Amino acid sequence: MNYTHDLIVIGAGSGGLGCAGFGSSIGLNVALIDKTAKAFGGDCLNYGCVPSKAILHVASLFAGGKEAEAFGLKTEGKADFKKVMEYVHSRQEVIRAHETPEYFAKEFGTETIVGTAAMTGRNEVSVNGRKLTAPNIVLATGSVPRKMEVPGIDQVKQWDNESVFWELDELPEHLLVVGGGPISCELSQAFTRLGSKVTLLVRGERLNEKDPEVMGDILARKLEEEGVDIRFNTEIGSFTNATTALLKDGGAAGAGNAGRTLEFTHLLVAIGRKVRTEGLGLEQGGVKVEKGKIVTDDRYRTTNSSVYAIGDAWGGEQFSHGAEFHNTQLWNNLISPIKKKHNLDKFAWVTFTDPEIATFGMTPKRFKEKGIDFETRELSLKDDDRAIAADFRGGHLIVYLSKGWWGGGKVLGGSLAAPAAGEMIQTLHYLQTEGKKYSALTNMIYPYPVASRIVQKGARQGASDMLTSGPVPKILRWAYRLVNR
Ligand SMILES: Cc1cc2nc3c(=O)[nH]c(=O)nc-3n(C[C@H](O)[C@H](O)[C@H](O)COP(=O)(O)OP(=O)(O)OC[C@H]3O[C@@H](n4cnc5c(N)ncnc54)[C@H](O)[C@@H]3O)c2cc1C
Ligand SMILES: NC(=O)c1ccc[n+]([C@@H]2O[C@H](COP(=O)([O-])OP(=O)(O)OC[C@H]3O[C@@H](n4cnc5c(N)ncnc54)[C@H](O)[C@@H]3O)[C@@H](O)[C@H]2O)c1
Repeated sequence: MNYTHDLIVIGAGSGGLGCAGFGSSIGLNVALIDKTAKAFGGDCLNYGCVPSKAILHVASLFAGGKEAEAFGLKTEGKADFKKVMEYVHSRQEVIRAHETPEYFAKEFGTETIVGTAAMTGRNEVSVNGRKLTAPNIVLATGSVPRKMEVPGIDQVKQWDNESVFWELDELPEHLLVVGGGPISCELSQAFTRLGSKVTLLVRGERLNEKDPEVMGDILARKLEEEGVDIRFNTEIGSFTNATTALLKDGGAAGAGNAGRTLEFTHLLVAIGRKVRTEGLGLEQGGVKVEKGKIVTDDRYRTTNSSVYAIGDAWGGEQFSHGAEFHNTQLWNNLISPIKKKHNLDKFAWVTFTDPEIATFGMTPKRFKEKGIDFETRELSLKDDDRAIAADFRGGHLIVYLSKGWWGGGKVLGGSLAAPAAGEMIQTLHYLQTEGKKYSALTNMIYPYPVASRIVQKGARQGASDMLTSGPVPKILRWAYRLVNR
């Protein structure tokens, strides 16, 4: 069959840009389609990572100012929200410059098409009245925010990660956040620091349930210290008007909030995301959807073997680097006879709150599933000199290691709560990725007092335990006296 293109990619977010960019870079004839020119860059640029990190940056300046009051600085007032958003948008525009249709066409030779695409056959996509065909089609079409569905919700404006970064033009007086995942945590802290009163309703018992339990607790304590009113085991039963919620108990325990009302000025809903399946012509394309997700196998193939789904469209982990990871694997599978299967054992993620929570690799749940015996090394940062000097309390490191006389001590996973934890944990994640032992860090020289010395401390603790327990001290004493007669 003669095709118009080597590859068609629908969606120009983190997944689609990388996928089309690589294909074009090796000289393939690639079509990359997104709905509007501004949609290029996807959620990460327009409604996700970039604006959330930019607003968190401004919020951290406010937190620093407040902390400095203890030393005589006088600060007052709330953020000028218009200026804050001008800053956020200006950062987005800088990044947008290398994610536009024009940039991709010029830099990589990609055929970029602005229009809404739909599959019209197993190897066919229609856009702007044109029919494109290719041996492979990649759906990098992302996800959409899940909406609340409770009685009375029609009276309330549901702010989400799209509207909050583009439509909100004043600092909310009282922001009611519903969720408990990373969006809720990051934005609750950002808005509190900028001057909003924030109430965070969490249906379950913890924040960020995918992280080790202690990390959720550390984050909750910090958010509460800063003024976020967190209500765990609590849900909204209904809305009685545009600014009043009637609460009900959530979770297993319930928090006794049932029957209470809560007044707010703005409602931010961050209760997860749904894979985008509508309007894509999936049925015509022979792509099955089940329980709201595109059906895929562990090689990103849909039920049509010519069509793949990556990024949020894949329906698993939803991160920009998740989309990048899918891309690398997919390209391997499109070219190499040795196929790669999706596996999260070496994945990582960071919640960019203060403290940051960085988690990587395998978790106790995964060890249990795989029947792997493991050792846990845990360290508080409370005695760390740098943490003391910078008055940072509540830092915590967990490292999971393999067990066994010969193969023991390999880094399998872990988590860190600390300022810049996402940067600090990279060495540990490298060791895991390369299958190396934690003890590999023992002799590395960490300049005093870099914050990441804590990562080494855990490794040295193992070595020092070994040198100071059992028969070893006796042997060392003997050796010392022998050498120093
Ligand atoms: C508030 C927030 C903060 C986040 N922070 C982080 C973070 O710090 N780090 C991180 O790694 N991840 C973060 N994420 C997650 C990250 O943004 C997403 O996982 C990532 O953007 C998904 O990329 P994608 O390419 O799969 O989808 P998207 O970026 O959503 O791209 C899909 C594209 O497909 C297009 N499209 C859909 N249907 C069609 C059609 N029919 N025709 C043409 N085009 C179509 C859409 O217009 C869109 O541009 C955050 C998410 C949110 C919401
Ligand atoms: N720093 C980062 O990397 C970052 C930041 C923000 C978002 N993200 C990505 O975006 C995705 C979406 O984030 P999110 O925070 O919306 O989702 P999430 O799926 O991680 O968390 C959703 C939370 O909402 C709760 N929930 C679900 N339905 C509910 C309901 N009906 N009522 C009350 N609570 C309900 C869940 O229990 C959970 O705590 C994340 O999974 C993550 O992959 C990443």
